[in-house]
Amino acid sequence: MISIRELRKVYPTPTGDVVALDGVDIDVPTGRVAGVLGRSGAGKSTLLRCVSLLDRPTSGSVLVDGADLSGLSGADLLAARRRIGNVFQRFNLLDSRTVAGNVALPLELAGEPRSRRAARVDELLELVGLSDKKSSYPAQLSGGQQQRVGVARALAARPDLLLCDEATSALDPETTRSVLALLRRVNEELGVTIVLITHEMDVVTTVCDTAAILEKGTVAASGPVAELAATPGTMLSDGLFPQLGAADVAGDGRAVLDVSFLGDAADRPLLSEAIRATDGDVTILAGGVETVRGSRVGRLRVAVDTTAVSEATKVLRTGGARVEAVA
Ligand SMILES: Nc1ncnc2c1ncn2[C@@H]1O[C@H](COP(=O)(O)OP(=O)(O)OP(=O)(O)O)[C@@H](O)[C@H]1O
Repeated sequence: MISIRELRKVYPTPTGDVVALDGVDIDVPTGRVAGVLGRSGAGKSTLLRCVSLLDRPTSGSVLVDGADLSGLSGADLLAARRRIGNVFQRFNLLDSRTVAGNVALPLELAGEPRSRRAARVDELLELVGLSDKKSSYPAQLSGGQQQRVGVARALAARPDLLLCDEATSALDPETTRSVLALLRRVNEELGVTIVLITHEMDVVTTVCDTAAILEKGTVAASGPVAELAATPGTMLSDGLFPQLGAADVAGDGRAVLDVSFLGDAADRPLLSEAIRATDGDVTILAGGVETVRGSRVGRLRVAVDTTAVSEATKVLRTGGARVEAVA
């Protein structure tokens, strides 16, 4: 388990302090894929630099299985860094080295003998589907292939944790999907814990088990991805159901409710139950149902007669839905 606790990072600048992280708490269970989602300037890169031990937090801690990494220095710091692989947005491959040479680099730095390096490189290129590109140079590869080399290189020294910094932001949607599928396979087959920072909601809904939504250096919401998707007001839910934000909230004298449901609740005829129980009309103003990480998630905006609001709310909540009055 990676536990980020009360993490604060302040950059002193000539014009005053910039608080990039302001008390961030995130838990990433071992063996899971966790996303950190946020807009530009939210503090994602700063957070990743603190977790990858490339930068020191101003205060707070990064605990891995209970051990505090944020205070390490010297040989201990180097050893801890070797347990972490990094995948970058711009791939960061060495143009002068072949694909095999790039993947071998972390092994060379770790002092691995040449014979063992060659076998490990072959194994990694097989894993990422680039065995036939072993002798190619980065300039001869597509963006998606370069990122696969980036993933192979990050895995070379058998890290426990893979940190991905906007790993698919430079790729087209189809290539993004294939790189995300590769990361999922790495997680499932090798058991590597993955933390992925991104401004792209789709990346989180496609590949992450849990997510933290970062806003202005603080965690606005966190939890299992399907739960966040079903929570109105989170960047993930509002991004997934934009029609709710655009919907007219005027209920023509009737009450307007936002109803969200997840998993089993999504499979029940909740609206029929509400209509039967209240003997009133329920009008759908806007809504949608999506499948997120295997769970059905729905959000509806409905108008109900004011006299039926409390009974309808009770029935919907009893059925497992979340209900909020909008107007
Ligand atoms: N070295 C620095 N010195 C001063 N301020 C910094 C420094 N690095 C980051 N910041 C500030 O900290 C805040 C968070 O920046 P950060 O790069 O972590 O955000 P981000 O979410 O990764 O954004 P983006 O998606 O645009 O990369 C921003 O206000 C940024 O201007």
